[in-house]
Amino acid sequence: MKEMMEECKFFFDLTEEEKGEFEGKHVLDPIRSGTSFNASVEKVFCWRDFLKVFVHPQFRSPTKPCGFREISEKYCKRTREVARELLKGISESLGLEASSIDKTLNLNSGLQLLIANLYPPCPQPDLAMGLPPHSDHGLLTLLTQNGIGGLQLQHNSKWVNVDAPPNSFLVNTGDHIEILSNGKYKSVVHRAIVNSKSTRISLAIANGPSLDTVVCPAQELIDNESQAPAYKGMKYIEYLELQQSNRLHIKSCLDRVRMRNLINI
Ligand SMILES: O=C(O)CCC(=O)C(=O)O
Ligand SMILES: [Fe+2]
Repeated sequence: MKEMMEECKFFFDLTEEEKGEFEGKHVLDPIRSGTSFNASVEKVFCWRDFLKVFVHPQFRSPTKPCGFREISEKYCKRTREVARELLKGISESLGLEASSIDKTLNLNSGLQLLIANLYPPCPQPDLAMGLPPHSDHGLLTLLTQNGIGGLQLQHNSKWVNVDAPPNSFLVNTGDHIEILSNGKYKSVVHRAIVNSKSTRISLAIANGPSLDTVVCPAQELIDNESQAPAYKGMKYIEYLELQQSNRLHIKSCLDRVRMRNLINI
């Protein structure tokens, strides 16, 4: 974990020219580095630089810094195992077989993304945002940070600071767990604030279904509990494209697949 965080720091320390090599434009570019979230649709930019790398089903890595490939390959493999174990527990907690989510969402070829975020000190932190309120796509995101706080979770309409112990993972539930569980699990709304003193680095490993999987509420949950599906099915790849082509805003993407309540007339 420590080595991975160091490699992320080394990446952000590269010259603009070196990082420019990875300046991808499209959500499906396997290696993408840039500023804010989606500068082409935002009026106000986030106080953030990022690196996003597709690390599964095909492993990719920037060529610099030189240790990045080896360390990130190990780190991503192990975190993927942790996520898959946790998803077995979540399957069981929903009354499904332990392997149900793994099988239904084709996790053998599931998408895993490494997202490193850099939030430099900001002279006016009250006027800026590192990342605006949002929920993550995918199933589970494993988050770590370089010892500097800044992550907040929305709980009962209030923002709660996350004081994560050193060397710990914070596990965030993503939109596709909410969809699959037909709303039994909710994806967590979170944001990153900035500070005027220290550089913050966070590392998010997002674990999702395979890109061509259509994610919809699990059939067993609908059958067993005679519950109407609360979300429409959508291919994971289409969901990613939808989220990336818009401004990052709370659960605006999930709202696009949510069934509207039918009003009896
Ligand atoms: O910086 C953080 O703690 C949050 C990062 C995050 O939410 C993300 O990368 O999706
Ligand atoms: Fe996030």
